[in-house]
Amino acid sequence: MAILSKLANLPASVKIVEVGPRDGLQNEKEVVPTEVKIDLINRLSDTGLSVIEATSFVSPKWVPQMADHNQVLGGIRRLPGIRYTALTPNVKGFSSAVEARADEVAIFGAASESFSKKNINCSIEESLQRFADVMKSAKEHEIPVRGYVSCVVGCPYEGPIDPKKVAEVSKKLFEMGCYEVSLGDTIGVGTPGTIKAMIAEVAKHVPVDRLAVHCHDTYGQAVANIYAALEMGISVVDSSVAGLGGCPYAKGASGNVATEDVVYMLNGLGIKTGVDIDKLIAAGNFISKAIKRPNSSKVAQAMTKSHL
Ligand SMILES: CC(C)(COP(=O)([O-])OP(=O)([O-])OC[C@H]1O[C@@H](n2cnc3c(N)ncnc32)[C@H](O)[C@@H]1OP(=O)([O-])[O-])[C@@H](O)C(=O)NCCC(=O)NCCSC(=O)C[C@@](C)(O)CC(=O)[O-]
Repeated sequence: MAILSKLANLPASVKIVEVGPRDGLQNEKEVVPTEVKIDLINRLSDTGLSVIEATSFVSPKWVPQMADHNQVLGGIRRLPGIRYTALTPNVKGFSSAVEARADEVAIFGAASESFSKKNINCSIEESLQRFADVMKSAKEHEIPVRGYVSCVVGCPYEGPIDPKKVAEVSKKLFEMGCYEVSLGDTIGVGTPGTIKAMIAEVAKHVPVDRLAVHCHDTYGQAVANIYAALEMGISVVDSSVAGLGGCPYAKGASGNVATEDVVYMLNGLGIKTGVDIDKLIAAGNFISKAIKRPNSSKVAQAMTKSHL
Protein backbone atom coordinates (compact mmCIF):
# COMPACT_ATOMS: atom_id res chain seq x y z
CA MET A 1 0.00 0.00 0.00
CA ALA A 2 2.71 2.46 1.02
CA ILE A 3 4.42 1.75 -2.32
CA LEU A 4 1.27 2.73 -4.18
CA SER A 5 1.06 6.14 -2.51
CA LYS A 6 4.79 6.70 -3.16
CA LEU A 7 4.45 5.80 -6.85
CA ALA A 8 1.62 8.27 -7.33
CA ASN A 9 3.53 10.93 -5.39
CA LEU A 10 0.82 11.06 -2.76
CA PRO A 11 1.32 12.06 0.89
CA ALA A 12 1.99 9.31 3.45
CA SER A 13 -0.62 10.75 5.80
CA VAL A 14 -3.53 13.17 5.62
CA LYS A 15 -5.00 15.36 8.35
CA ILE A 16 -8.78 15.35 8.22
CA VAL A 17 -10.56 18.47 9.49
CA GLU A 18 -14.04 17.32 10.48
CA VAL A 19 -16.48 20.15 9.79
CA GLY A 20 -19.77 18.26 10.23
CA PRO A 21 -20.90 19.80 13.55
CA ARG A 22 -20.48 23.30 12.06
CA ASP A 23 -20.69 23.28 8.27
CA GLY A 24 -22.87 20.19 8.38
CA LEU A 25 -25.49 21.44 10.80
CA GLN A 26 -25.50 25.23 10.20
CA ASN A 27 -28.04 24.93 7.41
CA GLU A 28 -30.55 22.53 8.98
CA LYS A 29 -34.12 23.85 8.85
CA GLU A 30 -35.21 22.19 12.10
CA VAL A 31 -33.33 23.16 15.23
CA VAL A 32 -30.87 20.42 16.12
CA PRO A 33 -30.95 20.02 19.92
CA THR A 34 -27.73 21.04 21.65
CA GLU A 35 -27.45 17.61 23.34
CA VAL A 36 -27.48 15.97 19.91
CA LYS A 37 -24.63 18.21 18.73
CA ILE A 38 -22.65 17.46 21.88
CA ASP A 39 -23.28 13.72 21.49
CA LEU A 40 -22.14 13.91 17.85
CA ILE A 41 -18.91 15.73 18.75
CA ASN A 42 -18.20 13.24 21.57
CA ARG A 43 -18.68 10.33 19.16
CA LEU A 44 -16.42 12.02 16.59
CA SER A 45 -13.80 12.53 19.32
CA ASP A 46 -13.68 8.75 19.77
CA THR A 47 -12.90 8.08 16.09
CA GLY A 48 -9.29 9.28 16.07
CA LEU A 49 -9.93 12.64 14.38
CA SER A 50 -7.52 15.37 15.51
CA VAL A 51 -9.50 18.48 14.51
CA ILE A 52 -13.24 18.96 14.97
CA GLU A 53 -14.87 22.23 13.91
CA ALA A 54 -17.50 22.35 16.63
CA THR A 55 -19.49 25.53 15.99
CA SER A 56 -19.36 29.14 14.87
CA PHE A 57 -19.53 32.47 16.71
CA VAL A 58 -21.56 34.30 14.11
CA SER A 59 -24.69 36.38 14.47
CA PRO A 60 -27.63 34.18 15.59
CA LYS A 61 -29.83 36.35 13.34
CA TRP A 62 -27.80 35.21 10.35
CA VAL A 63 -27.30 31.56 11.32
CA PRO A 64 -29.73 30.54 14.08
CA GLN A 65 -28.48 26.94 14.15
CA MET A 66 -25.17 27.99 15.67
CA ALA A 67 -26.71 30.16 18.42
CA ASP A 68 -25.92 27.50 21.06
CA HIS A 69 -22.15 27.83 20.50
CA ASN A 70 -21.40 28.43 24.21
CA GLN A 71 -23.40 25.42 25.36
CA VAL A 72 -21.84 23.20 22.69
CA LEU A 73 -18.23 24.10 23.49
CA GLY A 74 -19.04 24.03 27.21
CA GLY A 75 -20.79 20.64 27.07
CA ILE A 76 -18.42 18.46 25.06
CA ARG A 77 -16.02 15.92 26.53
CA ARG A 78 -12.63 17.23 25.41
CA LEU A 79 -10.02 14.62 24.63
CA PRO A 80 -6.30 15.45 24.68
CA GLY A 81 -4.76 15.79 21.24
CA ILE A 82 -7.98 17.01 19.61
CA ARG A 83 -8.47 20.65 18.65
CA TYR A 84 -12.06 21.87 18.98
CA THR A 85 -12.36 24.84 16.66
CA ALA A 86 -14.88 27.54 15.74
CA LEU A 87 -15.55 30.08 13.01
CA THR A 88 -15.22 33.76 14.01
CA PRO A 89 -16.05 36.48 11.47
CA ASN A 90 -15.00 39.42 13.65
CA VAL A 91 -13.50 40.39 17.03
CA LYS A 92 -16.89 40.06 18.74
CA GLY A 93 -17.10 36.42 17.64
CA PHE A 94 -13.45 35.86 18.47
CA SER A 95 -13.81 37.14 22.04
CA SER A 96 -16.83 34.90 22.63
CA ALA A 97 -14.96 31.92 21.16
CA VAL A 98 -12.03 32.50 23.51
CA GLU A 99 -14.37 32.70 26.49
CA ALA A 100 -15.95 29.42 25.39
CA ARG A 101 -12.47 27.85 25.23
CA ALA A 102 -12.18 27.24 21.48
CA ASP A 103 -8.70 25.77 20.86
CA GLU A 104 -8.45 27.42 17.47
CA VAL A 105 -10.55 29.78 15.35
CA ALA A 106 -11.13 30.27 11.65
CA ILE A 107 -11.74 33.48 9.74
CA PHE A 108 -13.66 33.06 6.53
CA GLY A 109 -13.38 35.16 3.41
CA ALA A 110 -14.26 34.64 -0.22
CA ALA A 111 -12.79 35.01 -3.68
CA SER A 112 -16.11 36.44 -4.89
CA GLU A 113 -17.32 39.94 -3.97
CA SER A 114 -20.98 38.98 -4.22
CA PHE A 115 -20.58 35.95 -1.99
CA SER A 116 -18.64 37.98 0.57
CA LYS A 117 -21.50 40.50 0.73
CA LYS A 118 -24.19 37.81 1.04
CA ASN A 119 -22.29 35.74 3.58
CA ILE A 120 -20.66 38.27 5.89
CA ASN A 121 -22.25 41.53 4.75
CA CYS A 122 -19.08 43.28 3.60
CA SER A 123 -16.68 43.52 0.67
CA ILE A 124 -13.57 41.34 0.44
CA GLU A 125 -11.40 44.32 1.37
CA GLU A 126 -13.53 45.16 4.42
CA SER A 127 -13.48 41.52 5.49
CA LEU A 128 -9.68 41.49 5.38
CA GLN A 129 -9.58 44.54 7.66
CA ARG A 130 -11.91 42.79 10.14
CA PHE A 131 -9.77 39.66 9.96
CA ALA A 132 -6.63 41.67 10.68
CA ASP A 133 -8.28 42.78 13.94
CA VAL A 134 -9.15 39.16 14.78
CA MET A 135 -5.58 38.16 14.00
CA LYS A 136 -4.22 40.83 16.34
CA SER A 137 -6.38 39.56 19.23
CA ALA A 138 -5.55 35.95 18.38
CA LYS A 139 -1.80 36.69 18.58
CA GLU A 140 -2.32 38.24 22.02
CA HIS A 141 -4.21 35.14 23.17
CA GLU A 142 -1.84 32.76 21.32
CA ILE A 143 -4.77 31.13 19.51
CA PRO A 144 -4.00 29.61 16.10
CA VAL A 145 -6.06 30.97 13.22
CA ARG A 146 -7.09 29.13 10.09
CA GLY A 147 -8.29 30.96 7.00
CA TYR A 148 -11.05 29.91 4.61
CA VAL A 149 -11.50 31.14 1.08
CA SER A 150 -14.96 30.38 -0.33
CA CYS A 151 -15.94 30.11 -4.00
CA VAL A 152 -12.49 29.02 -5.17
CA VAL A 153 -13.85 27.65 -8.45
CA GLY A 154 -17.32 29.07 -8.84
CA CYS A 155 -19.74 31.42 -7.10
CA PRO A 156 -23.52 31.00 -6.89
CA TYR A 157 -23.92 34.69 -7.86
CA GLU A 158 -20.96 35.41 -10.17
CA GLY A 159 -20.24 32.08 -11.91
CA PRO A 160 -16.65 30.99 -12.60
CA ILE A 161 -13.95 32.58 -10.43
CA ASP A 162 -10.48 33.48 -11.67
CA PRO A 163 -7.80 31.42 -9.86
CA LYS A 164 -5.75 34.64 -9.60
CA LYS A 165 -8.44 36.12 -7.33
CA VAL A 166 -8.32 32.99 -5.15
CA ALA A 167 -4.53 33.28 -4.98
CA GLU A 168 -4.74 36.97 -4.04
CA VAL A 169 -7.12 36.40 -1.10
CA SER A 170 -5.27 33.25 0.05
CA LYS A 171 -1.96 35.13 0.01
CA LYS A 172 -3.42 37.93 2.13
CA LEU A 173 -4.82 35.48 4.70
CA PHE A 174 -1.51 33.62 4.85
CA GLU A 175 0.56 36.80 5.17
CA MET A 176 -1.79 37.99 7.89
CA GLY A 177 -0.78 34.95 9.95
CA CYS A 178 -3.23 32.13 9.14
CA TYR A 179 -1.23 28.95 9.69
CA GLU A 180 -3.36 27.16 7.09
CA VAL A 181 -5.64 28.30 4.26
CA SER A 182 -8.57 26.09 3.33
CA LEU A 183 -9.76 26.40 -0.26
CA GLY A 184 -13.53 25.99 -0.40
CA ASP A 185 -15.35 24.78 -3.47
CA THR A 186 -18.52 26.10 -1.84
CA ILE A 187 -20.95 24.97 -4.54
CA GLY A 188 -19.05 21.87 -5.60
CA VAL A 189 -18.68 22.83 -9.26
CA GLY A 190 -14.98 22.00 -9.50
CA THR A 191 -13.53 19.10 -11.45
CA PRO A 192 -9.99 17.74 -11.08
CA GLY A 193 -8.90 20.02 -13.96
CA THR A 194 -10.23 23.27 -12.50
CA ILE A 195 -9.16 22.31 -8.99
CA LYS A 196 -5.59 21.60 -10.14
CA ALA A 197 -5.36 24.85 -12.10
CA MET A 198 -6.63 26.80 -9.08
CA ILE A 199 -4.21 25.09 -6.64
CA ALA A 200 -1.29 25.66 -9.05
CA GLU A 201 -2.04 29.40 -9.01
CA VAL A 202 -2.48 29.60 -5.22
CA ALA A 203 0.68 27.56 -4.62
CA LYS A 204 2.70 30.31 -6.32
CA HIS A 205 1.93 32.47 -3.27
CA VAL A 206 1.20 30.10 -0.35
CA PRO A 207 3.34 27.01 0.37
CA VAL A 208 1.36 23.94 -0.61
CA ASP A 209 1.92 22.36 2.80
CA ARG A 210 -0.10 25.27 4.25
CA LEU A 211 -3.12 24.60 2.03
CA ALA A 212 -6.20 22.48 2.64
CA VAL A 213 -9.14 21.60 0.40
CA HIS A 214 -12.78 21.91 1.37
CA CYS A 215 -14.89 20.25 -1.29
CA HIS A 216 -18.66 20.17 -1.46
CA ASP A 217 -20.08 17.23 -3.36
CA THR A 218 -22.92 18.90 -5.28
CA TYR A 219 -21.81 17.47 -8.64
CA GLY A 220 -20.34 14.22 -7.26
CA GLN A 221 -16.78 15.41 -7.99
CA ALA A 222 -15.49 15.85 -4.45
CA VAL A 223 -13.53 12.61 -4.02
CA ALA A 224 -11.93 13.01 -7.47
CA ASN A 225 -11.09 16.63 -6.62
CA ILE A 226 -9.49 15.61 -3.34
CA TYR A 227 -7.38 13.00 -5.14
CA ALA A 228 -6.28 15.71 -7.59
CA ALA A 229 -5.36 17.97 -4.64
CA LEU A 230 -3.31 15.17 -3.04
CA GLU A 231 -1.42 14.80 -6.32
CA MET A 232 -0.64 18.52 -6.09
CA GLY A 233 0.95 18.00 -2.64
CA ILE A 234 -1.97 18.93 -0.37
CA SER A 235 -2.35 16.76 2.73
CA VAL A 236 -5.13 18.47 4.71
CA VAL A 237 -8.73 17.68 3.78
CA ASP A 238 -11.94 19.11 5.24
CA SER A 239 -14.94 16.82 5.27
CA SER A 240 -18.24 16.32 7.00
CA VAL A 241 -19.47 13.11 8.60
CA ALA A 242 -22.43 11.58 6.71
CA GLY A 243 -21.90 14.27 4.03
CA LEU A 244 -23.95 16.69 6.13
CA GLY A 245 -24.39 20.28 5.19
CA GLY A 246 -24.43 23.15 2.80
CA CYS A 247 -23.89 26.85 3.14
CA PRO A 248 -26.95 29.01 4.02
CA TYR A 249 -25.69 31.68 1.61
CA ALA A 250 -25.05 29.32 -1.31
CA LYS A 251 -28.46 28.08 -2.41
CA GLY A 252 -28.45 24.53 -3.77
CA ALA A 253 -25.00 23.71 -2.43
CA SER A 254 -25.13 20.18 -1.08
CA GLY A 255 -23.10 18.85 1.80
CA ASN A 256 -19.38 18.59 2.10
CA VAL A 257 -17.74 15.43 0.92
CA ALA A 258 -18.52 12.70 3.46
CA THR A 259 -15.66 11.99 5.86
CA GLU A 260 -16.39 8.26 5.55
CA ASP A 261 -15.87 8.43 1.75
CA VAL A 262 -12.58 10.32 2.14
CA VAL A 263 -11.24 7.93 4.79
CA TYR A 264 -12.24 4.91 2.69
CA MET A 265 -10.35 6.27 -0.33
CA LEU A 266 -7.30 7.15 1.77
CA ASN A 267 -7.34 3.72 3.44
CA GLY A 268 -7.39 2.16 -0.03
CA LEU A 269 -4.36 4.22 -1.03
CA GLY A 270 -2.48 3.24 2.14
CA ILE A 271 -2.51 6.86 3.34
CA LYS A 272 -2.72 7.19 7.12
CA THR A 273 -5.46 9.28 8.76
CA GLY A 274 -5.63 7.76 12.24
CA VAL A 275 -9.42 7.57 11.87
CA ASP A 276 -11.40 4.42 12.69
CA ILE A 277 -13.87 4.07 9.83
CA ASP A 278 -16.34 1.87 11.74
CA LYS A 279 -16.64 4.38 14.58
CA LEU A 280 -16.97 7.16 12.02
CA ILE A 281 -19.81 5.36 10.24
CA ALA A 282 -21.54 4.82 13.59
CA ALA A 283 -21.26 8.57 14.34
CA GLY A 284 -22.64 9.38 10.86
CA ASN A 285 -25.57 6.97 11.30
CA PHE A 286 -26.27 8.49 14.71
CA ILE A 287 -26.58 12.06 13.40
CA SER A 288 -28.45 11.03 10.25
CA LYS A 289 -31.05 9.27 12.40
CA ALA A 290 -31.22 12.21 14.80
CA ILE A 291 -31.96 14.72 12.02
CA LYS A 292 -34.13 12.23 10.13
CA ARG A 293 -32.12 12.15 6.92
CA PRO A 294 -30.55 9.31 4.99
CA ASN A 295 -26.79 9.10 5.51
CA SER A 296 -25.37 10.57 2.26
CA SER A 297 -22.04 8.80 2.53
CA LYS A 298 -21.91 6.06 -0.10
CA VAL A 299 -19.34 4.21 1.97
CA ALA A 300 -21.54 4.37 5.07
CA GLN A 301 -24.52 3.13 3.05
CA ALA A 302 -22.53 0.21 1.60
CA MET A 303 -20.80 -0.76 4.83
CA THR A 304 -23.96 -0.43 6.95
CA LYS A 305 -25.83 -2.73 4.52
CA SER A 306 -23.01 -5.26 4.51
CA HIS A 307 -23.26 -5.45 8.32
CA LEU A 308 -27.03 -6.14 8.30
C1 LIG B 1 -20.39 38.76 9.95
C2 LIG B 1 -21.75 39.21 10.44
C3 LIG B 1 -21.85 39.15 11.94
C4 LIG B 1 -21.95 40.65 9.98
O1 LIG B 1 -23.30 41.00 10.17
P1 LIG B 1 -23.75 42.53 10.27
O2 LIG B 1 -25.24 42.54 10.40
O3 LIG B 1 -23.13 43.29 9.14
O4 LIG B 1 -23.02 42.92 11.65
P2 LIG B 1 -22.93 44.25 12.45
O5 LIG B 1 -21.51 44.38 12.89
O6 LIG B 1 -23.59 45.38 11.72
O7 LIG B 1 -23.83 43.89 13.74
C5 LIG B 1 -25.23 43.66 13.63
C6 LIG B 1 -25.68 42.84 14.84
O8 LIG B 1 -25.02 41.56 14.83
C7 LIG B 1 -24.29 41.38 16.05
N1 LIG B 1 -23.05 40.65 15.79
C8 LIG B 1 -22.01 41.05 15.04
N2 LIG B 1 -21.06 40.10 15.04
C9 LIG B 1 -21.52 39.10 15.82
C10 LIG B 1 -20.97 37.85 16.19
N3 LIG B 1 -19.77 37.44 15.77
N4 LIG B 1 -21.69 37.05 16.98
C11 LIG B 1 -22.90 37.44 17.42
N5 LIG B 1 -23.49 38.61 17.09
C12 LIG B 1 -22.78 39.44 16.29
C13 LIG B 1 -24.04 42.81 16.56
O9 LIG B 1 -23.79 42.81 17.94
C14 LIG B 1 -25.33 43.50 16.17
O10 LIG B 1 -26.34 43.10 17.10
P3 LIG B 1 -27.62 44.04 17.43
O11 LIG B 1 -27.03 45.33 17.92
O12 LIG B 1 -28.38 44.20 16.12
O13 LIG B 1 -28.38 43.25 18.45
C15 LIG B 1 -22.89 38.35 9.82
O14 LIG B 1 -22.92 38.56 8.44
C16 LIG B 1 -22.71 36.89 10.08
O15 LIG B 1 -22.84 36.44 11.21
N6 LIG B 1 -22.44 36.09 9.03
C17 LIG B 1 -22.12 34.67 9.19
C18 LIG B 1 -22.55 33.91 8.00
C19 LIG B 1 -22.16 32.47 8.18
O16 LIG B 1 -21.92 31.98 9.27
N7 LIG B 1 -22.10 31.76 7.04
C20 LIG B 1 -21.77 30.37 7.04
C21 LIG B 1 -20.32 30.12 7.31
S1 LIG B 1 -19.25 30.35 5.92
C22 LIG B 1 -19.31 28.86 5.10
O17 LIG B 1 -20.12 28.03 5.43
C23 LIG B 1 -18.30 28.59 4.03
C24 LIG B 1 -17.17 27.67 4.49
C25 LIG B 1 -16.34 28.30 5.61
O18 LIG B 1 -17.69 26.45 5.01
C26 LIG B 1 -16.23 27.34 3.31
C27 LIG B 1 -16.96 26.99 2.00
O19 LIG B 1 -17.63 25.97 1.93
O20 LIG B 1 -16.83 27.79 1.09
